[in-house]
Amino acid sequence: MTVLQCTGLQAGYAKSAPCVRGLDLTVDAGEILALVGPNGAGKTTLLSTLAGLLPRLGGTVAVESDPLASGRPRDAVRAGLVLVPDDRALFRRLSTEQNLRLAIRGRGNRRAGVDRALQYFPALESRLRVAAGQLSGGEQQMLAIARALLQQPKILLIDELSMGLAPVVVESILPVLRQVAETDRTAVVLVEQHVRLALEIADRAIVLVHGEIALTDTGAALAADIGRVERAYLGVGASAGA
Ligand SMILES: Nc1ncnc2c1ncn2[C@@H]1O[C@H](COP(=O)(O)OP(=O)(O)OP(=O)(O)O)[C@@H](O)[C@H]1O
Repeated sequence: MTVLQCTGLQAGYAKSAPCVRGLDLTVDAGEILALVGPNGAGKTTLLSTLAGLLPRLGGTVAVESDPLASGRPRDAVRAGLVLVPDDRALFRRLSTEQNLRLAIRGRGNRRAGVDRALQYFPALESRLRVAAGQLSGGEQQMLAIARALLQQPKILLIDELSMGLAPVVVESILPVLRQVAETDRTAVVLVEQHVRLALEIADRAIVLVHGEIALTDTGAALAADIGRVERAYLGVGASAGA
């Protein structure tokens, strides 16, 4: 089932020079989609626009066929689009537990919510009373993802999943994403600089170059022929696949 559909999406900072140009995209429930591409390709701009933080320059976005208004972050969250931004956007002076409780506000029992977050990321249990700003980079990313998951997203958008994190930390986060995709049927769209890592976890990947889809195929197919991805990055000889 399609949960997210974009048609002719134009995004960016000036109508005369969109960074994302006429993007058509669908994402299914339970699917993990990786967005990769060179610096400046428009990946962050795309996620910010989907999350309503940037107004669209054109095109449509729909969640489960319901059209989403442009530039309305609260509407986006209500519709089920939740972003983990690259700066994690935590309340740095509040404790881990307070950050979690804020995410649960209005969504049921707070203690149960904190417990659910700890099931995703048991490493946070001993850090509940620590200010978010004092957590390690990995713990901050876990907290940011846990907080997003407590908002019960239909589509979880994660910008720069592994940025600044040790591989062992990333390896502890990936199974959680797989679990929410498989068990809760949450769609996960992640922007990732580390291409091999992205292809390892993604059902499908898109190489975005100059705001357009230069290549798309299953993660497995692209991982098996990384040269296709490299050529797409360089803008040579790439053709859109399955
Ligand atoms: N606030 C802004 N105002 C104007 N232009 C911007 C702004 N933020 C980004 N851009 C420009 O928009 C284009 C797309 O940037 P974006 O950050 O979306 O790319 P990206 O694919 O996420 O790259 P990176 O991996 O470097 O973050 C770039 O040319 C960038 O310089």
